[in-house]
Order: sequence, then structure tokens, then C-alpha cells
Amino acid sequence: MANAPIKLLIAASGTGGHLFPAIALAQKLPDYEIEWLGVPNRLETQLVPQQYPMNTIAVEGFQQGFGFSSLKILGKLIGSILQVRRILKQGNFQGVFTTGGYIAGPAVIAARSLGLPVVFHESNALPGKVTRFFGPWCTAVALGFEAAAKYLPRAKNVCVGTPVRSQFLDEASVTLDLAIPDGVPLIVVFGGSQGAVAINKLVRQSAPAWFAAGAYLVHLTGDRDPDADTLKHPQYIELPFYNNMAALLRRAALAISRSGAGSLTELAVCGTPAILIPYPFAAEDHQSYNADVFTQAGAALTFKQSELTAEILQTQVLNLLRSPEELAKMSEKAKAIATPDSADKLASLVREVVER
Ligand SMILES: CC(=O)N[C@H]1[C@@H](OP(=O)(O)OP(=O)(O)OC[C@H]2O[C@@H](n3ccc(=O)[nH]c3=O)[C@H](O)[C@@H]2O)O[C@H](CO)[C@@H](O)[C@@H]1O
Repeated sequence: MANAPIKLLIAASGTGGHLFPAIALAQKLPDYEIEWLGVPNRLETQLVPQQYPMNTIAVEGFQQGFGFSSLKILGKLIGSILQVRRILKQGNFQGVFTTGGYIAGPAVIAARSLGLPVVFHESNALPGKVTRFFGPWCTAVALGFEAAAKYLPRAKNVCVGTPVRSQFLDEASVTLDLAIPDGVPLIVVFGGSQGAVAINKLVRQSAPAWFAAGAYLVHLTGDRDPDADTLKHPQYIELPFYNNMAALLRRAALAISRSGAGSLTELAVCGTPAILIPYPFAAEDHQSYNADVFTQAGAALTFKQSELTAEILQTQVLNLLRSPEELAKMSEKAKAIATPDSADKLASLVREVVER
């Protein structure tokens, strides 16, 4: 009789940055029986392929300080740990994989209390609080950036890079279905999976000079942009969200982006030079640490949002557009820090940990 498939619970929730690496891993484990652990009404309910049954729990983060609302959250946390333990026991799961965030706490505690192995993937250069707290309890912590290891001295760290969606690895799988003429320089602007209103404003002010220089602009604004549809130009394409990111980033001469780990990993795999503007309110300013890795490698220029004006952005972009050699150099340096086979490395680690 054939062996029953290994059962793995993937706890990944909230943003593209947490979900895409987990989906990429799942696709590398076709022989596993995978179920998902998420939160109701968050992005996972739209992004996770239906083949992975979705289990949901109510969980949220602690606020600063410890008051009545924190007590309520603590109560919910205990409730969600018990719920995850039930899911793990009833489903006979053999291991848990998580990409961190609020969902990771109950997932790690429940799994470890049942003696199950856990692989935790941390994609940021500065690991999140949840990773720093729970990392040492996990069987292995897979890192997106080597730079993260120094913040996790007691964890069993393995650097594997951050997995990208399969469209980034198979050039033929996605085509650019946007009207961009051949040969023109293309600038792509995106602000993580939810858009960045502050970047959108700066870009709209700066764009006329870029159009005059012959550039096209694809602007992914997110769906909460108050200025949506206010700029019209034949060289300007505005969309709230675009799916074929691999085709778009490969075609781009330059990207203007936040520095979430997912975006950076994709920029590296595509060799897209970038101007990075870290999200200033990200937890513990972790996007600045991510951006540092790229700036130090020579793959990007980084600007603090508080110091960046439309004039500075306009000039920096024009300078780069006028210097194809500089862009080519940045592109090479970006490719040099990519780990295109990250999903394979992570899948091997998960197999090693769960099947031993
Ligand atoms: C605001 C915030 O705290 N964001 C965090 C969040 O990621 P968040 O999801 O905000 O950002 P990431 O850069 O990690 O990922 C964005 C993803 O969305 C995709 N995309 C974006 C726009 C679009 O139109 N189409 C599209 O597919 C990008 O290609 C990328 O894959 O978790 C990451 C991983 O822990 C962190 O590094 C980020 O700092």
C-alpha cells in the first residue's frame, strides 16, 4: 500500500509579503496534503489557491502597553492556541510552516506543545518581534536575508532567500498585456501589495518631466488612492493592482518601490534597478533594513520618505534614465543578490524537518 501523504499546516496571513512565499512553497510540495491557517476576511481568502482547504482563527496583535484591551487579546490568543491544537490533532498534521505575523504565535505554540516540528520563514532583514520571540522554539528558521541571522542568535537559522511566485521563474508563463511600445524606457511604481498614497502623490508631481524624456509609467496605486484617475497622459497607465508582476518588472528600466521583502526579492530576481522609499511606519522601521541590503549591494538608491521631495525624485529618475550604463550595473548587482531557487531550498528544508 502506498504511504499516506504528509500533512502540513501552513500559517500565513494578511499581506502579499506573507502569502506569496508560502504559496510558492506549497507549490513545491505537490506530494503533501496541505491545509491553510488564516484569519477571516484577510487577503488569504482571495489569494490562496482553493486546493488548500482554509481553516480560520480570530487573532490580533498586542497594542503598546498592557491594558484591558490587551487582556482581551490575551484571552483570544489562548482561545486561538486551543483552536489550532484541535485543528492539528483532528487533521493528524505532521508539521507546521509559517511566514510570521500575528498568526504565527498560536501556530508555533500549538504545534510545539504537541511536539510537532515547525519551520518559520522570516523574509525581512530585521526579523519581526514574533520571529525573535518564537524563532528559538522552532525546529528551523529560514531566512530571506543573511543579515537577519545576527538578530536570531538562539534560533536554528538557515538562509534560503525568499520564494517568489512561479511566474517569476518561468519567463513564458506571463506576458505583459499593457500597451508599452518596444524600446521606450519603462518606469514601474508600486507600494507593496496595498499601494502607497505618499509615493503616489510624489510620482504624479514628478511624472511630466519623465514623460518629456520619453519614458512610460505604469503606476500601481493600490485601491485606496484618493487621487486615483487624476493624471491623464498617453504614456501613463494607472492600475490599482496588477497580477503579471514578473513580466512587468522584467520589462522595467527602473522601479520606484517600497522595500517590503517580497518586492525586493522580486526586483532582485528580475534584475530591476530601483529607487526605494521604505514605508516609514512599518514595524520597527524594518523596511529600512531591507533597503540597506540593496543599497549596500549597489542595486538600488534609497530615500527616506520624510526627506524626499518631488523635485529630488524627479531629478534622480531623470539622471538614471540618462545613464543606461548605471542602470545596467544596478541590474547586474540586483541579480547577484537574488536566490531564484529559494522555493526549492525552502521545500528541501521543510521535507528534512518534517520527515525526519
Ligand atoms: C507595510 C508592511 O509592513 N509591509 C510588510 C508586508 O509586506 P507587503 O505585502 O506590504 O509587501 P511586500 O513587498 O513584501 O510584497 C508585496 C507583494 O505584492 C505584489 N504586488 C504589488 C502590487 C501589485 O499591483 N501587484 C502585486 O502582485 C508584489 O509583487 C509583491 O509580491 O510583509 C513583508 C514580509 O514580512 C514585509 O517585508 C513588508 O514590510
